Amino acid sequence: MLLKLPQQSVCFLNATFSPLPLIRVSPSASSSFLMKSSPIVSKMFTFKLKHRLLSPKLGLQFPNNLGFRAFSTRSRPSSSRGETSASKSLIEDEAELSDWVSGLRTNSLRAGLGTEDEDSDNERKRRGSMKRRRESYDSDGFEGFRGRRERNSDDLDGSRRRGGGDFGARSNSKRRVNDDLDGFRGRRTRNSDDFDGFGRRGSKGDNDFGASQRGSNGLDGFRTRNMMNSDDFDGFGRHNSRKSVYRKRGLKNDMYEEEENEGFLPKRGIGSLQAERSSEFSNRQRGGRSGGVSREDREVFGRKNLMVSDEESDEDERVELSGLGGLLKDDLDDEDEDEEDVSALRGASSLFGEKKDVSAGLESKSPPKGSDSYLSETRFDECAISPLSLKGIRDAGYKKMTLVQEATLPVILRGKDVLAKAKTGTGKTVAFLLWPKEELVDDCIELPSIEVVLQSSPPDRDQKRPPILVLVICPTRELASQAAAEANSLLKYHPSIGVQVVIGGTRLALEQKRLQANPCQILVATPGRLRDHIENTAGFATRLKGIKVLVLDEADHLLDMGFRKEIERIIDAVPKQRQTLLFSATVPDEVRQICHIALKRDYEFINTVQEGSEETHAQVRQSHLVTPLDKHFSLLYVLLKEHISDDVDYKVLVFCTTAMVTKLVANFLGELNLNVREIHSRKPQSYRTRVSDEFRKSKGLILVTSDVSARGVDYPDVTLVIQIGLPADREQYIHRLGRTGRKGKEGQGILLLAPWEEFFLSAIKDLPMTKASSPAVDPDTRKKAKSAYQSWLGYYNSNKNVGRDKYRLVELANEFSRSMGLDNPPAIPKLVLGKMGLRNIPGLRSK
Ligand SMILES: Nc1ncnc2c1ncn2[C@@H]1O[C@H](COP(=O)(O)OP(=O)(O)OP(=O)(O)O)[C@@H](O)[C@H]1O
Repeated sequence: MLLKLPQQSVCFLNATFSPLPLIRVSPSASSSFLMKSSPIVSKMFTFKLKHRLLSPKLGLQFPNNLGFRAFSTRSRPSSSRGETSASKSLIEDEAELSDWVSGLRTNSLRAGLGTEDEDSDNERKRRGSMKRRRESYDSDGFEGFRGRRERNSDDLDGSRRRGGGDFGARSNSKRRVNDDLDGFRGRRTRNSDDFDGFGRRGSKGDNDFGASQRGSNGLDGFRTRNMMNSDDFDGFGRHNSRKSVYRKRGLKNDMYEEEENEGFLPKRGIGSLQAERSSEFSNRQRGGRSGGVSREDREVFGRKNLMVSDEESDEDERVELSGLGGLLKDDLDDEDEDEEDVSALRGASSLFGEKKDVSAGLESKSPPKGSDSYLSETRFDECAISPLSLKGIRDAGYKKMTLVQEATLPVILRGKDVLAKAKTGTGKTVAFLLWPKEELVDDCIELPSIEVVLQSSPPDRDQKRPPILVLVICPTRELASQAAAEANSLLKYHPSIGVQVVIGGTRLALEQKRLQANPCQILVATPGRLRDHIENTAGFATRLKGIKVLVLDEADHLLDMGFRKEIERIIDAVPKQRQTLLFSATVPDEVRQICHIALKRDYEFINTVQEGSEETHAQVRQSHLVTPLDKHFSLLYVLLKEHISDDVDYKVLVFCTTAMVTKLVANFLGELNLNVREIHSRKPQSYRTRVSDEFRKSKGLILVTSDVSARGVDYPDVTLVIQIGLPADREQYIHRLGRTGRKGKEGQGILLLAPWEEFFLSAIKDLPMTKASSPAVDPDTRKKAKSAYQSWLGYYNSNKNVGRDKYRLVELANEFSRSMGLDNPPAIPKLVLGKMGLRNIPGLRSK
């Protein structure tokens, strides 16, 4: 779709809430005016703005450069990157929040339409990338690191979170709000995503708005809601996992052996596998018959390996993070991070000089072409895979290996620890799941024997707690569920191999019973819930001592500060004698610096993204649109309408910065009669699962989402990904975009930024992105503006911070009305006003 957005003077104030572009404001006047009339929108879409407004008040400094890491994969001084070093500020109390809301009105918004044009450069790269194949995976050195975000970790326990929250925040998931006045650190707590910027602290699974709404003036009648959590006030109800590892190691089965914690000394298996080098592998590969798998490699299949797996825990727990985000924290569940000083980690790189990068040089049998470009020429049935496994693979519809599967298989089979990077949607999950399963197949011969031994021995706890052999950790619940589903699919003909998933948002006790009733060899888990089981489930820690293979899916995210401590705890709980596999579509330099936390020193880095090529897919058209905040919602609406008219089979993901913003955007799109669903961390897991399943199977649907859907989730045939507001970082942009263009299909991505967020474009300037022009706004929006006004009023009336001062509420509502181009506030039925407790409030019109 070609965006045509003229620089018209049409401004849509408070666009967030109203899709209607009705007001005409001259650019010169827009600044302060916009701010005045778009208080809430500003909060929703711009954490930066918020920060700027709060900074003076709190004595904070607002970095001009909000630091997003440079896109270059080369290391660079940390100082150059400042990713999210920006600060976030905290609001100490609700009163302050209210002040903040007010303050937004009086501050000017720097609205500029300027956009950077990277076209020529990007076009060039894009063209080049079309030719580049992945014949040579490139390896990267262990060079520098790019500065990492400077989030600080904090100790905020989340319970004090208030204000500022994510509402305005745009950035991402990783932020949580902290109350420290330095505002730069935030911490996510388990339910932190729900922090709504208004001081509310949501708890997972609760309705964010639910609580306040219920208690408030009877909006029930007013909203039609559908969501269990009622976050929506307008009654428009609407309404994933991956990787594992396997490791073949020596013969020693240390399943029950107590491991000591000694860091990461390469105490690896006795096997012979470890000494192999990547170069050898590459050479073999080139000479190998099957492209990806040489004879020696194939032999490995026949060997007996140990496998291991395990499970994970929930996502919600993480801790914190900070960055700009503080203000805007977001979904904890999905993406938490902590922050902390990473500088100490940086220096550690020198310790790992032995690490080898295999990457490059791996050649597939023949360069894939066209839409099958993610596939290699190596067929699964060319490999020594057991007939039953092959059957499962065939049933799944897989014939040829994808490039990453072909590239990683031989290395994994040699028992090496692997750090693998491959573009989104190219089959990484199977790459780390399949082979461990083969291991399991081999072990299956032994597992029954083990059971016999256990049964013949005196009863003891271990009988009830068979070891987990493979542990796959995923950052989000959806991803964990998806990986478990993939594992089950591939194990279809191996009924004796059990797969279980443990994720946050479900009852721990139920999982405990399930784990006991149905022992599994493969466990997929989110970190927080896994930790819960380690600490609270009898015998679980012992079962983890059987881990042979540890997989970190979305490894860079799991090793980021938000999850780091969690992962370190988990690693301490599993045997050191194991194989570890790390997979992701992005591997920032800083992750290379600290991957020793999980990997042995001689791990191999397999990078299927050729050096110098984009990390995104050439068949995905990317564009950006920089436009004042007040136009965002109307533009979003127009963009969606255009896309829908272009493609009846549309399937769109709209990424928002926080759970709250997600909810609001979904509400308003629903109000405009678009077929919308929403998903974010403030929704109960059952709801998330239902919506996720529905979206997976549907066409003609828009899913408004927080970053819970940013990584790994495999929704087929997504036609468009729109990102509203600043992505947390370059990596997050790539992962979000990666929800489209999967399996070689075409797709489109649009990044919608406010002028002050334009700096982010420098972080992705190497990507093939064009500058879009603003589409014409639908003039027929006045009617919709009216219903949006009522929705707005209902929504904020139910918010305990904004809604408690009815007079102020009406003032704001009327500003919103004006921002939508309405001369007078639309009249609202008396009955509705009564239910909202707004009768006789000056400024309202009734009918
Ligand atoms: N060998 C194969 N042949 C065909 N399809 C495959 C093959 N392996 C995996 N797939 C399919 O490719 C799709 C993408 O796989 P997957 O979700 O593992 O990608 P990914 O690389 O992990 O993506 P992301 O980086 O977004 O997590 C899935 O639908 C999966 O079923």
